[in-house]
Amino acid sequence: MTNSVILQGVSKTFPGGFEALQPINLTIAQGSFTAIVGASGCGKSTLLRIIAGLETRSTGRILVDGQPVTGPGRDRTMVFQDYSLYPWLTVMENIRFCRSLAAHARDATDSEIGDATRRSVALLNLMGLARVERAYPNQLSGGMRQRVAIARALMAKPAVLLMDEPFGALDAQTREVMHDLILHVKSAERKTILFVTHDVEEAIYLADRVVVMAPHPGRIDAIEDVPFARRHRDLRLDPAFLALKRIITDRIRATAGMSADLDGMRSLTEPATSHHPGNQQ
Ligand SMILES: Nc1ncnc2c1ncn2[C@@H]1O[C@H](COP(=O)(O)OP(=O)(O)OP(=O)(O)O)[C@@H](O)[C@H]1O
Repeated sequence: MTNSVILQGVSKTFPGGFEALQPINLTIAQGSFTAIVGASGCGKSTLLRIIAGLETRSTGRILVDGQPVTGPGRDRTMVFQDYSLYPWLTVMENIRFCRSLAAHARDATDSEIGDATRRSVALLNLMGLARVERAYPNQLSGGMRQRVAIARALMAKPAVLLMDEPFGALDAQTREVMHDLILHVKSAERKTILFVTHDVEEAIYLADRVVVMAPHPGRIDAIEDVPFARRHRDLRLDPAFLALKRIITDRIRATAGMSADLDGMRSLTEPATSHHPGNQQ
């Protein structure tokens, strides 16, 4: 399998000497879905921003499709939690915004403009946005706004889609719809996806591989392969799914210094004479 993203010794120390990331080595296969989870402050967003070229790294190098990353580029686009749409533009205009700027800046040919139009219409349909093409962001639900943000990120045909807690602000039901949509997008567009989330269940449902990071300083603690061939609603209740969720959750708690075993806490908070089904008198 071809590798899409290669991180070699990528570290980050912020000005002032705060070591946010110890050297990270990670290889991500083309067309794969990698989720990054970990306790708050372990450097998930910093790592994603460095890959996007939005943050400088202190050491190491990054290759995307064999090319060194030296800054932001159209081969990597990012989707954030807060949609970041332009409120004065319609859905279609938001999707086409960067392309329109680029076309304007270098006098695009009719054929390039035609390609961009076809692409934006295809994305509008892929993301289920055709009905709201002329709506403005404030007329849309959070889920619909995030569909627009994803369509906009896909417009440039990036090799890698970077997603930082993209569904973090959505309600549980909308998140589930978005999960299936993003998996559909991944196979339709054959994208490599890197996805940061706090939600272990979301990570396992979406990803082929879950990278577990640890804090103080940020580093990779473990990498878990996700063995499920097919995603479906009941997968989240599958014993193997729940067992993997438990393994990852326990690791995150352990790296954050939280006990995975709550029994000790219960014994402190429950009254000594608490009732249990078998001992009622
Ligand atoms: N510009 C900055 N200057 C100094 N420290 C920073 C800066 N940006 C982030 N940090 C610190 O680096 C560490 C990693 O931050 P980061 O946001 O990457 O963590 P995270 O794992 O994404 O956290 P969360 O899950 O809470 O979003 C944190 O301790 C944070 O305070």
